[in-house]
Amino acid sequence: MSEKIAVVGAGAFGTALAAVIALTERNAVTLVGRDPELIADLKAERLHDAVLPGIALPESLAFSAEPDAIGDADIVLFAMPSQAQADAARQYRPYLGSSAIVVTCAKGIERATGNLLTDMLEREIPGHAVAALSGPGFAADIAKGLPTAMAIAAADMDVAERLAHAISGRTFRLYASSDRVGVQLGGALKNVLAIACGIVEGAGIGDSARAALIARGLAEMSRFVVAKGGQADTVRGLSGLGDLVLTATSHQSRNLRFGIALGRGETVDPAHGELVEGAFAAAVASRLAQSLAVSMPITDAVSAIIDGKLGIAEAIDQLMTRPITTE
Ligand SMILES: NC(=O)C1=CN([C@@H]2O[C@H](COP(=O)(O)OP(=O)(O)OC[C@H]3O[C@@H](n4cnc5c(N)ncnc54)[C@H](OP(=O)(O)O)[C@@H]3O)[C@@H](O)[C@H]2O)C=CC1
Ligand SMILES: O=C(CO)COP(=O)(O)O
Repeated sequence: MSEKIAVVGAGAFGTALAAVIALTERNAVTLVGRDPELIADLKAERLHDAVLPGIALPESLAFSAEPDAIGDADIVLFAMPSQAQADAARQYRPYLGSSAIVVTCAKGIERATGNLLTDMLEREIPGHAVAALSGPGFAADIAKGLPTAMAIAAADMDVAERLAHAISGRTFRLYASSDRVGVQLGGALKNVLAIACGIVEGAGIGDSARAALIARGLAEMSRFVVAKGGQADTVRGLSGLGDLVLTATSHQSRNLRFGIALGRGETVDPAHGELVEGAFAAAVASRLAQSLAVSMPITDAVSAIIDGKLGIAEAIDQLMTRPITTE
């Protein structure tokens, strides 16, 4: 079945997704950006060197800077940062076709409300099916056509399966899920844990400590997902374990690099410069965990370090001197 697909947000991930979906050739794909000059350049050059240097974009991919370009899309992917998704929803809502499925591709939690992005989208765009795409895959790898697999979750499994079939291609494979909570929280929380792993690397604390953070981080992610109504199995899948392993170990990860800078004692402001989703998710996840009485010591420590309330040595000491318990 061929679908009309619009990807909104012409950054690294939006451009990579639009490119890889356009390569399937059965779909008509449009990348919609808000900067007319950038969109004109992309159309002319078929390159987005600022975010995907040297990667040619397919001839079959269409571009538009007009919000009404999403009007006839069956599927609309929102690929802007998590804290910009509510604004974008309000901006694009008037142009959505009445049966369009909306997919959030961001990895985060709405800071102001603590809502999952799918809950926020249901609030801002009522009456549309809302799904979430998350999992391990750097934009550059996806756009280069390297093999990548992610999860796509919708409340209705039929919708998730339709999306998985529509979007998957020879190099980009989606697994359908009905666990929107687990898939989204996996993506949001792995960023926080990647910052923790970066801190360990930057401060020279050792690879053994990184492995401990990955395993214990996964345990706290599981507790949180289950408390929020998601499934522990999802956490062991692509969007939890898969993405955590990727971003906790690859220097391609902005969250890991941010953590490394913190670990080296550098001053970095996450509100400026490249996007570091985990720096926004840490505080809101820590706050939500407290309200749910879920223990998330690593997330709490990352949040406190970013806020300048805790030193790295102190954080390690706190984590290592917690009461001895079972695994
Ligand atoms: N990069 C990656 O490898 C991956 C990223 N993701 C997730 O995708 C999301 C986006 O990340 P990424 O693409 O890397 O970020 P980028 O910083 O590369 O791009 C963000 C894009 O969003 C656009 N944007 C910002 N606000 C709005 C808005 N209100 N309306 C429309 N467009 C807007 C920006 O436009 P402008 O330039 O005009 O500001 C920019 O083009 C994040 O949540 C990230 O975690 C997920 C998997 C992989
Ligand atoms: O989520 C990602 C890959 O799956 C991208 O990670 P960063 O945002 O840390 O670069």
